[in-house]
Amino acid sequence: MDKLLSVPDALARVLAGTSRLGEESTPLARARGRTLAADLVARRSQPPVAVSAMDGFALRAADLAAGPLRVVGESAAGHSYGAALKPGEAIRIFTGAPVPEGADAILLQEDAIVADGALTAGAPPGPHIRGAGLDFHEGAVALFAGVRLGPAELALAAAMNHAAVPVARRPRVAIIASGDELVPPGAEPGPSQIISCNNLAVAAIAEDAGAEVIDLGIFRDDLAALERGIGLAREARADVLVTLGGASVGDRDLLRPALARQGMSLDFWKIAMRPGKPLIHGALGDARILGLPGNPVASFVCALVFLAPLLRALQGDPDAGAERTETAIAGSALPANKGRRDYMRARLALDENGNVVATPQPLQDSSLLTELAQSQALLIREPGAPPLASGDPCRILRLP
Ligand SMILES: Nc1nc2c(c(=O)[nH]1)N[C@H]1C(S)=C(S)[C@@H](COP(=O)(O)OP(=O)(O)OC[C@H]3O[C@@H](n4cnc5c(N)ncnc54)[C@H](O)[C@@H]3O)O[C@H]1N2
Ligand code: MOO
Repeated sequence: MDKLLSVPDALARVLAGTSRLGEESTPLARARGRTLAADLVARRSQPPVAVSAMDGFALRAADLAAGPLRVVGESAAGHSYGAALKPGEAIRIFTGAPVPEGADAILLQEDAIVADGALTAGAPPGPHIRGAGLDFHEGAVALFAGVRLGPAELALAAAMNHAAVPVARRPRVAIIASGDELVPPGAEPGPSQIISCNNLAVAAIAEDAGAEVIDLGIFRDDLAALERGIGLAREARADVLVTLGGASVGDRDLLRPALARQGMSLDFWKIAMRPGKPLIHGALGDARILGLPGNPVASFVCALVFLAPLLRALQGDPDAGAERTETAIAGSALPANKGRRDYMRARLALDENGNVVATPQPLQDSSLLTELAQSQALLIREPGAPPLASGDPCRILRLP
């Protein structure tokens, strides 16, 4: 038997030659989950001037030490005092308000004693001043091309005064499911039919990775139907066509021949992975093809391990292929692993020292969705790994 392609080699081939698809501008309010297409430069400094970090009084510390100060005015957020502090003066100040020139300290309101306009202190003042540009300076790059815009990045882009941002075009992912046994959820299945579910998981993984998904539905196990599905994906100008099922060696596993008849150049088929051995990768015109195996957990794991990084790469993420595994402690013993990298569904818990313990589910059949939904991670075992004892370190990939 041919030596199967390793998972890292397969991923490298899936990511080879990928670059950002294109760029567009989007209002910041709709940019969540999008990927920056260019470095973002601060349009102003934050804070623009020195401001107080506390409610209290702005003053010169040396003046306060010398005797009572006269309270001569006020500075509130958005309203500066408008003059420099003269010797012997203090002003009332609020959090976020500009600190007048000449002031070098803030006396907390809790520590201030004011009588007849004269200010003395029950405790020493503190710096409590945020210098101009403490957060970022005008002209500085604070967000870099390739970064995914989550809540923190959106807030930072807004603070830098960007109302719209350049983002990578979302990759279009077309999904076609294949199988005479499949009907959509809610349909009345025949006695030997099942509900198509892989498309939903794969669509969710693709959307989480920033893609726009076009689910083209279920196609029968015949060449003409499958070729029609592939044609629809091309008409939809899919950047990535994901097929589900029909990837293996059975007489009815017709996706490879259907894709070949439509002109796919095959890169690889079958990799050293469990679940997920019969994975197809190729290209058809400008579109990438990922043919995921039909077993629900196999399609799920392949989508996490190959489709999500591909979609990140097509949005210009420089870390698209980065290893996202963590170390944990095995919660049970496992025998030596055979020739494929194994992704085992596992439950996570914390031990009394706060270490993450990953306990593989007792059944690992790739059809079992219940165990998938009850797992928080995949415990990864390399090909040929020796037996693992309970308490040994292991690698895990957290599930979304
Ligand atoms: N003789 C061999 N048989 C199989 C091999 C092999 O190497 N030699 N590989 C096995 C492995 S590993 C996998 S994984 C499966 C993959 O097969 P296919 O990609 O051809 O998938 P199907 O045969 O179409 O379906 C497998 C299984 O999954 C169910 N399925 C398919 N699509 C969906 C969907 N959209 N939603 C829910 N469930 C789906 C389908 O009903 C089957 O039960 O092949 C092994 N066989
Ligand atoms: O990829 Mo298959 O799921 O190992 O059964």
